[in-house]
Amino acid sequence: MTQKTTSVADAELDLVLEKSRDNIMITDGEGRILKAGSKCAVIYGREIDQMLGGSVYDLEREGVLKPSVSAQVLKTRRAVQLMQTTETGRTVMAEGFPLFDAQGALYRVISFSQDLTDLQLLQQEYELLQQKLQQRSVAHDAEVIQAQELTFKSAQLKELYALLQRVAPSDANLLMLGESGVGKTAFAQLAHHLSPRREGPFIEVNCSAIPENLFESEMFGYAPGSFTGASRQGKPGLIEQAHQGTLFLDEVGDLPLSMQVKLLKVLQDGKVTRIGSTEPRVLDFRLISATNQPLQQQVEAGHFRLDLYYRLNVVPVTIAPLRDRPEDIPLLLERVLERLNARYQQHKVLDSRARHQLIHYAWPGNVRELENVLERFYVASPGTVIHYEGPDPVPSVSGTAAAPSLASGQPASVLESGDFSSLPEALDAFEKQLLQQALKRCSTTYELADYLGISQPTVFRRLRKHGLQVRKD
Ligand SMILES: Nc1ncnc2c1ncn2[C@@H]1O[C@H](COP(=O)(O)OP(=O)(O)OP(=O)(O)O)[C@@H](O)[C@H]1O
Repeated sequence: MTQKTTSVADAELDLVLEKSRDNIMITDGEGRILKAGSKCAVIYGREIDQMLGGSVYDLEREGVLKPSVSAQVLKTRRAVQLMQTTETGRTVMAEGFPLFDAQGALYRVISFSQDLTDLQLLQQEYELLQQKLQQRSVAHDAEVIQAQELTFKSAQLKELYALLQRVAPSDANLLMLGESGVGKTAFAQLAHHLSPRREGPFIEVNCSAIPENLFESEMFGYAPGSFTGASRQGKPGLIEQAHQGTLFLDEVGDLPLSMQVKLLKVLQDGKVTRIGSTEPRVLDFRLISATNQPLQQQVEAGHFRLDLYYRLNVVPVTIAPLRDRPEDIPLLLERVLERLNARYQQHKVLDSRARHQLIHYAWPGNVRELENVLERFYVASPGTVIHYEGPDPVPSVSGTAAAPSLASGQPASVLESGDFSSLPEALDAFEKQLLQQALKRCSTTYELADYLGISQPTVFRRLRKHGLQVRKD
């Protein structure tokens, strides 16, 4: 160890610095480096002896700390998380925390940096692959792809399918992005099916549905008799159940920060320790996450950890909304109709007007909304031919006169009277009105989800956002 130890506390601290997986650096209130871990040399290309006693501002000027997280903490007096590119060309995630004395003076900054270069290289490799695939025509334009339960012919989804085929054999983490109902879960299942882990389990976790106080026991499991009410045999957590298969974290953007920290640790260590046990279990699973939230913005707003975002987002897989790939709509109608006929043991067909209306609708709730609307048409049509006699085009899923179709171009009553300064504000008001109307018909979040053609967690989130509540749940 390079640093001199003067006391037991110092010796302990030096050991932490030496053994930590992150590089740790401690500066005083002026940005002078008091201590640094041995990983400094590897990450920043400077030996500890060259760093100690030096100023982070000088190192920033010299381009060693680009930028210095400690300097940012000293400036803002708050915890800061940022990305650095080092002189040695490495990509580093750094996090700095201020320490204040009793008088409120900032006397220390402790920073932790983690080398993410390998993860980044993997990302670049896949970006290159994606570009190559986009240049090459993946399949003949007219060709319809039928993969598992999925049907599509749009160029966007064919490219996505080719990407999934290419990355499936590897264990690279996938992040499925797209609006609610576009097929993130369905494509995650496809990725699992294409992978060598297809015989293993596919464990789906809806991150917004697990209450914060149950997160650890649900995710990590517990040992026999570890707390009151725990089952006698103990229980494996969801992560453990995904061993040798795929762990799918849906709505990952909804994970509270405290859970993000715990999840990150498991991903870094590849091990899970059940609550009440001291025995870590080494686990082998492939991680796929999904969100319909702008995760990058969540990171910028401090609601999502940058390091976790990096880990989840190795291969971003964006699924286009249905309105941007209308060529998939006729196919989906056929497919969903087939499924309905099989389920209801009938042979119904769509008449040309209903078909025309469905094909020309904007589908804000994407494929899930299409499934729900078609099923409503289906059950409402007594004969073998499915008719729709309503206004042209089809009404929106709210189905009320006061809430017109997005496709019809009619303003909603709330918008007619409202004085809005921005589009987001107007959309918010519109969304609230739709929810209030839907609440008159539905008494649970599950009914609402079905009625509006969105997922239950999305319903839950939107109601919370507008301060609305269902009658029971
Ligand atoms: N290309 C497709 N072909 C056939 N069915 C599809 C296709 N894409 C999506 N679906 C179906 O649409 C429905 C909604 O898909 P899914 O649940 O995967 O959406 P999601 O993006 O995960 O939604 P959320 O964000 O609300 O959880 C599912 O029943 C799925 O099987």
